[in-house]
Amino acid sequence: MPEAPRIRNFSIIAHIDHGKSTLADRLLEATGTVSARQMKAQFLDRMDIERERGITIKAQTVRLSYRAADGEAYALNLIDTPGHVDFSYEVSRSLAACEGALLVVDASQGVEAQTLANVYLALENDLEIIPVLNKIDLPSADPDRVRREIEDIIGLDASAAILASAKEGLGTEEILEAVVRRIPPPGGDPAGPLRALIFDSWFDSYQGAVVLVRVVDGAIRPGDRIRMMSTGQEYEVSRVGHFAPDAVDRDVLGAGDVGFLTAAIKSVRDTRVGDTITGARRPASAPLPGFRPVKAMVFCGLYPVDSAQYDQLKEAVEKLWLNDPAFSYEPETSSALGFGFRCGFLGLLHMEIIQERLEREFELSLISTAPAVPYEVTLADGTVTKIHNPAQMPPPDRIAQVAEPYVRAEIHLPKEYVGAVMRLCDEKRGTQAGMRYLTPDRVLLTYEMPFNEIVLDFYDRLKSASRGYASLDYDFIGWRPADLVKLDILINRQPVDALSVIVHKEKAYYRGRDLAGRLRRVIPRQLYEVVIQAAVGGRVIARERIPPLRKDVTAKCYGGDITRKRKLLERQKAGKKRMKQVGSVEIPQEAFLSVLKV
Ligand SMILES: Nc1nc2c(ncn2[C@@H]2O[C@H](COP(=O)(O)OP(=O)(O)OP(=O)(O)O)[C@@H](O)[C@H]2O)c(=O)[nH]1
Repeated sequence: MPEAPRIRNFSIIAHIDHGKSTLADRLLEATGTVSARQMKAQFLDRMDIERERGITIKAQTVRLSYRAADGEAYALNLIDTPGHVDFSYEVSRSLAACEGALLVVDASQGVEAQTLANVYLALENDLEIIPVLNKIDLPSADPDRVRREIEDIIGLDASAAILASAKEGLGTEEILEAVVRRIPPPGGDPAGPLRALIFDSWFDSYQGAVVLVRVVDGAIRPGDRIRMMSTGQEYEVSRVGHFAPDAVDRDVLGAGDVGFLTAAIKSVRDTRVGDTITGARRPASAPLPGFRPVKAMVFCGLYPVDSAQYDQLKEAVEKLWLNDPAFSYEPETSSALGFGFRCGFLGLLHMEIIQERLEREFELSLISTAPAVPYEVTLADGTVTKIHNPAQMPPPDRIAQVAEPYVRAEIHLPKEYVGAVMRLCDEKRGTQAGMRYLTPDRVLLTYEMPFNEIVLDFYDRLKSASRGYASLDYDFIGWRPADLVKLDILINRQPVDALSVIVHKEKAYYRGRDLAGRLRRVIPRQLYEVVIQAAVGGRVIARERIPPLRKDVTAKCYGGDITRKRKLLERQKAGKKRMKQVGSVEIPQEAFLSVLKV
């Protein structure tokens, strides 16, 4: 007998800070999966970095055992999803593993663009959606307004929305009953050839990759030979089981079930999210739909501050690469920064997370160059190449065309900020593709714009243009030709490759002047005069000068207290940590990132 009928697979969709993790904690407590005493705040956010940032990066799945009001015992698999636009592919695969979702909306805030994007993903996957209005304990909660918003904006019937306060534990029981009654049991063919969807995986140093799967057809048992359908690689299953929240071993994972498997898989790269696992002896004829290899869209150079740390950095990026299929790297040499790596990321948040891990877990001190998008360059002879580093841009006379990645951006905002945000989008080379009043007060703006502008500073600018009320979501829509040029920076007449940027021709003059001015402010005075120049195709378009340092910094301490002098020198040394000697000039980390501020 398959155990499928009593299983419910669901996830929680919520905008950042609307209370997803807090609600998950309450569900774990209410089902006795974790006692209140064991409960570390926000159990599902496993990594340190996540907890500090308060966002869920890595999906984690938990099985809740629940005795429902109908007297039956249910296994409720709660699949946690990442909550940031960088990770929307992972979200879509996690949702593909479910039959239903709780849509958690902060009753004092309302529906946000990011919530919408994930709701659409859920609807595409035919999930049953149960609206939950959270934070009703807040005096500013307005459940009626938010209910209307859910109906008007998303088109979901919200009359049966559950009122909840995850903080105070209100509505938890009602949510569990709704999961059992409203979310359909999983389908699938228990006797068919194995097909299991990979929706998450991570590395364990003892067991190799731990893979989270949703079994669609067939079953998986320890000892089975399995095959990854995208690569054809085969493994023998060592363990299967589920998390509750610690690992519980099982004899079998059957059709409809969600759980983990291990199979001495050496790296997480071999377990691609969205791939289908099948049986090696009786393989399925076709994989499950929706697999898409992930593509890095933001690149930056990472260099050790102390070149003696190069080998350590190499080891660290190799380790991270094995664990994160979305992260890529290749060795890179910069005449300014020496030996390092050009690394690729899904987006800016992904980049920050990796940099932070390199510095924290591997105790490295790094200089990073400004993040840049890839460009597609067609040379005069017709060959097409992708470049991931502005310094690789061929000279203008060899280029026929440069194309840059475009996104469709959806911006959701109160109507009073529409004017300011439209001006911002125009400035960012956006073309308006739509504008819709979702309610008399809320507007959805759609723009097509260069991804480069988003990487630059769009998000911060959007937040300030809308006093924090606008939210952003985007999708890649392809490559479009543009009039782009390389802006070079020369310091004491030496080009510093790591400071090169690709900019729109019309903005080159302004950006060049701005960047040179910014560098003058962040590069400390040195013993010599420092001249900063910005140039396009060899023509200097801006020039700044840093006068030489005249006084000894410790001079004013002479005759005074020796410890004060030592302190001053110590402080100078600490300040040097993030400096890189380029020619005769010391350049601080900030300089490399100043390109990002416009
Ligand atoms: N007043 C009130 N605050 C709540 C409630 N639920 C959550 N919060 C608070 O809202 C904040 C965000 O809650 P989280 O559970 O971390 O939100 P989240 O949606 O998981 O956020 P991400 O992990 O960033 O996606 C925290 O400070 C919670 O304490 C609630 O019902 N009432």
